[in-house]
Amino acid sequence: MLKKIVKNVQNQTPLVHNITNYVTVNDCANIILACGGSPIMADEMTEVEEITTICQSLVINIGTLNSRTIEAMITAGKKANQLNHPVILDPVGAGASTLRTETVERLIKEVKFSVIRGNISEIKTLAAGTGQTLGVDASAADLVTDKNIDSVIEMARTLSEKTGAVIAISGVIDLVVDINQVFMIRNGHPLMSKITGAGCMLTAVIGAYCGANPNQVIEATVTAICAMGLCGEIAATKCEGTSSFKMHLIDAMSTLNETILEGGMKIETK
Ligand SMILES: Nc1ncnc2c1ncn2[C@@H]1O[C@H](COP(=O)(O)OP(=O)(O)O)[C@@H](O)[C@H]1O
Ligand SMILES: Cc1ncsc1CCOP(=O)(O)O
Ligand SMILES: [Mg+2]
Repeated sequence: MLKKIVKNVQNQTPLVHNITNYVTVNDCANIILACGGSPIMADEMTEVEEITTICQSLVINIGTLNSRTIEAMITAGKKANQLNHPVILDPVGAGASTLRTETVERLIKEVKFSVIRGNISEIKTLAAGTGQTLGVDASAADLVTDKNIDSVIEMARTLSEKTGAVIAISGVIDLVVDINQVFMIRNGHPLMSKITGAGCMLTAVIGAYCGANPNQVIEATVTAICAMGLCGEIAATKCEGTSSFKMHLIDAMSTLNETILEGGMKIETK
C-alpha cells in the first residue's frame, strides 16, 4: 500500500497549489519538487480559482496571514471543494492571536478540508480552545507523551468528526486520526524542531501525496509523515548544524524511494 502511494507521487508529478507564508515558502516549493510533485505558489484573488483548477491539490497555510490572503484562501478552498481536490490546512500559530484563531474557525466553516496538520498546541486550539501557544511552536505544556496519548487521540477524533478531516498532529510522536483509525508514527529527529519550516514542509509533502492519491487520504498522510520523519533521521547523520540539516533533509527527500521508506518507517496502529 505504502509503496504504491510513493510510486503514484513519483509517476504522476501532482501539481500542488500553495497559499502559504513568506517565511518558508521556498522550502515548501523545494520539498514538493524533491518528493516528486510540482509546486505553484499563488495567492492573488484574481487568479486563485484558475490555479486551483489546474492543480491536483491545495495547501492552505496561515503562517503569515493578511486580510487579502484570507479571502484568497476561502475562494481557492471552495473551488477545490467543487472539483473534489484534496485540501490540506496548516493552522500555523492558531491560538497565538485572535486573527489566527478566528480565521481558522472561518476556514473550517466555509471549506471542507481533507487533512488538518498542525503541532499539538495548534490542534488543541482548534479542538478545544485550550492550546498553550508558543507562537508557531508547540508549548512544552501540551506535549504528547505515552501517558496522555489516549486523551489526545480522543480530542483528535472529536475534531475529525466535527470537520470531516483527517487530523495529523506532529511532534516527537506523530498521530494521524480519523473517526475510525489511529496511526502513531515514531520517525523523526529532534533537529527538526530546530529549523523553521519542518512543519510547513511536512504539510506541503502531505499536499503532494494526497494530490497523487486523492482516494487514500489517510494512507497518503501517514506515508508522507513517515517519509518526512525518515528524511530527518537521515539528514541528522550527515549534517554539521541546523543549516546543513535543512539542506540534507531536502536531499534525503529527493533520493528517497519505496525500499528506503519500507526499511525505515516506524508506524503503529492503535
Ligand atoms: N523532537 C522531535 N523528535 C522527532 N521528530 C520531531 C521532533 N520535533 C518535530 N519533529 C518532526 O518534525 C516535523 C514537524 O513537526 P512539528 O515541529 O511538530 O511542526 P511545526 O514546525 O509545525 O511545529 C514532523 O515530521 C515531526 O515528526
Ligand atoms: C516562524 C514563522 N512565523 C510565521 S510563519 C513561520 C514559519 C513556521 O514554520 P513551521 O511551523 O514549519 O516551523
Ligand atoms: Mg507549523
